[in-house]
Amino acid sequence: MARVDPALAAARTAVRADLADLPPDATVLVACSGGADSLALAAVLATEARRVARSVRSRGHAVRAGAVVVDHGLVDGSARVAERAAAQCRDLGLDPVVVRRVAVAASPDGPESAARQARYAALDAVADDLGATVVLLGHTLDDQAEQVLLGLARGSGARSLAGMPARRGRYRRPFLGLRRATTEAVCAAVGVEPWHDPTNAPDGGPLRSRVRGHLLPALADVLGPGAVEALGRSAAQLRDDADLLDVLAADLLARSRVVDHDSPPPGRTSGREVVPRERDLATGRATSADGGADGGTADVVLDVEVLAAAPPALRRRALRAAATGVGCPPGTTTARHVDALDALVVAWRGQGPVHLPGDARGLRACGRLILRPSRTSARPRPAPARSTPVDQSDVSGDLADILLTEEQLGARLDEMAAQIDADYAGKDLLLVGVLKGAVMVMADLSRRLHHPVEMDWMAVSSYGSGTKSSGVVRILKDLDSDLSGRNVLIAEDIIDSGLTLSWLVQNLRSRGPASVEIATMLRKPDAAKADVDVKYVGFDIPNEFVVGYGLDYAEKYRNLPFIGTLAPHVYS
Ligand SMILES: O=P(O)(O)OC[C@H]1O[C@H](OP(=O)(O)OP(=O)(O)O)[C@H](O)[C@@H]1O
Ligand SMILES: Nc1nc2[nH]cnc2c(=O)[nH]1
Repeated sequence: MARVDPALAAARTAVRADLADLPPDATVLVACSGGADSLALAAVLATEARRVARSVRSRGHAVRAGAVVVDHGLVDGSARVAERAAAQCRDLGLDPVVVRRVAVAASPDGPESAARQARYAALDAVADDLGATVVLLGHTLDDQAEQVLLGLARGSGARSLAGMPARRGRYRRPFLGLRRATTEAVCAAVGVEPWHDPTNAPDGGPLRSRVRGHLLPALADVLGPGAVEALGRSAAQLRDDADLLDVLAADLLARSRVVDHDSPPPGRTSGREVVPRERDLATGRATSADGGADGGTADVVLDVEVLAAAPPALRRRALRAAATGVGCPPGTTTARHVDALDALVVAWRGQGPVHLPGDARGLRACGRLILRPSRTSARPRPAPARSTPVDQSDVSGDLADILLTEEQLGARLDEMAAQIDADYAGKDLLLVGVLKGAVMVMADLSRRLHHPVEMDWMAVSSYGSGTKSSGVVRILKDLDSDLSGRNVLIAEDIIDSGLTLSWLVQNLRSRGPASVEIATMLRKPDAAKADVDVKYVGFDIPNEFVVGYGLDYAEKYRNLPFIGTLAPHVYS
């Protein structure tokens, strides 16, 4: 009898066990990049589906097995790689096989995170379209070990060190107990040639690739060959611990929650504590002490005594969950935020509000910890619908319409300045204005900051007198300041193709600053040609040539107090 390859046998056993609970008519998809892990998974899924289909005693798991290939479009030739992977899946007998091209938007969390988000959105959409109950992912024990090491290097807690779960929702990872060498052996055994992603090269690639290429082999050298398995076991144990702690923390959060928080608890008032919110008598809705209205989500109000009596491991988890509950985007509440919230509970000395991601805040008042959602979103706004007729000046005939009024620009600058004040509290800050367009933003933004700042100017140009970037950036005037060790915030009017700013950020970073960030009034996501990480964006606008508020066409229109689009007859 022919001997089954041991790698193939192990892979089949893993997939069979993972699918055993599915009803016979379930549709299972494999997410396939064409790399060894997912290609091996595709091959084994196809074999398993055939085996079940052949079996007259077919019971228990899926026979409809397909594949999804996501083309992230991030590197040249990605469409070819995706089509090759899809063809391999079809040759293996999977059906249907769907290729989805996604647009990876710029994200403040970096390109890997943006690609991940786009990938899962595409996988979900295809799974919904095809009615698939399960999507299989090819992550292996080596991926898990890398995940744990990356978490350790970030100083993460148990939840993060627990790595990837074997199952979450419709996603399953049958190979999480197998080594990467096994998936490579499976590909060899079934005769499929995996694609080797050049961005995974151990040197110079993303951090994960360097961990894979250098750190894991070094660990195995020093600690012995079982290091990867040991990291996987730690992850599994920490997952159990984290699951239990999350349940207990949810209970603590529920117990500490104050439902009606209008009146302080008896005998607990302090002159130093912030005045609690009052109710808007007309609507019955709560309003902030400073008069603003909620952004649609309610405060989370917690009893400080209940929280303080709880063990730190539960209290810190409860605080993190409460922050997520008021709109802090998942994964953005850092240990530093939790420390500051925790200090409001256990180290109270009258300190001010804690600024949280998503423009939420935590503050203490009358024995309560109040987590307050953003009244105004910190995220860039899509430009509002335009309706204002143009009748403001003698250039009105040159303008098609007004995109953003003076009032809208001012209101958004208020929000951006508040966020910048919070983010740079206690730090030195050098504002760098990019001449000429950023003159208005620089002047109006800096005057709204409470933070002491220095200002410097640089003049660069890539547009000349046209409406398209030449792509060649020239320094017309350099900075006067030395940037060594400084926190630099570039103030800009617009990021269009991103060519100017990606060049400028690189140029300023080479001068040894502590940090370089960007605040821009406008950004055109549909025009992006270069990836630029932008921390503060006023408005995301459509891909049209705009003028006003510092922006010119052939040096005209800069002094308009609003932003409008130019009528095509002016430049055509
Ligand atoms: O994202 P990009 O496509 O590179 O475009 C953005 C650049 O274009 C504008 O400057 P411009 O070159 O028009 O000079 P100016 O500021 O003097 O008007 C703007 O101030 C940015 O610096
Ligand atoms: N005036 C103007 N300058 C730009 N520079 C880059 N994009 C634009 C734009 O839309 N308008």
